[in-house]
Amino acid sequence: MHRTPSRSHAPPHWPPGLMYIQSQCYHASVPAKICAVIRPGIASGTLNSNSRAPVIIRPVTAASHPAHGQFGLFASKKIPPRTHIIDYIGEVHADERTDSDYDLSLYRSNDGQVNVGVDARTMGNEARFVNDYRGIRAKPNAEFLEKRSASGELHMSVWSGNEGIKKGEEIVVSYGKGWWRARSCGQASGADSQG
Ligand SMILES: C[S@@+](CC[C@H](N)C(=O)[O-])C[C@H]1O[C@@H](n2cnc3c(N)ncnc32)[C@H](O)[C@@H]1O
Repeated sequence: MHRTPSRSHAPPHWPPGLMYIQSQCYHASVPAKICAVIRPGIASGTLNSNSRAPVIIRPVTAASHPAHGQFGLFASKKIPPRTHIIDYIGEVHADERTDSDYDLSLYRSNDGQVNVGVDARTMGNEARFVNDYRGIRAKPNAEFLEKRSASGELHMSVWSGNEGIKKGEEIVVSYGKGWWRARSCGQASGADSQG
């Protein structure tokens, strides 16, 4: 069930103690039949196409920024509209991760019994640093979209919006009102792409 994550050289500003991975790692809580749906016939260690993602991790230094003191994800070159930027890589899991702020919903079984997320709290790639647009820009310039990669594996990915993104601009999405609502009453839940 476990797949050894492919590690490689971490990018600048990657925090110490956090594992940098370039392909999804599967936790033992994901049932085999669900694994087969998420990654049908994918060989162990298959790399995805993030190796040249047009992004850079930067510390947020502006005191007016709501994530001041943390990091954000920025465009390292001009990104055209409606373009795949980077897959959100992390640990694919089916157990509860209510305490993670890096956990996205990835897949729900037809009978609603199994909820699969991708959690980048302890291992992930640059995409884990994408901030929510609130307090940063009037609206998001990117969004999370669930797509299958060329290898057939299901991923949550970051895509640019209708206006594209200028070089140097912060890439921001909407985590969804539900994500913020859950945190304002002290309960965490997976981010979605609504609102
Ligand atoms: C997925 S992480 C984003 C990366 C994070 N800034 C970091 O350096 O690890 C989500 C966390 O970033 C912060 N964050 C992201 N967008 C924010 C916003 N618009 N306002 C305030 N905090 C934000 C919150 O602390 C949130 O729990």
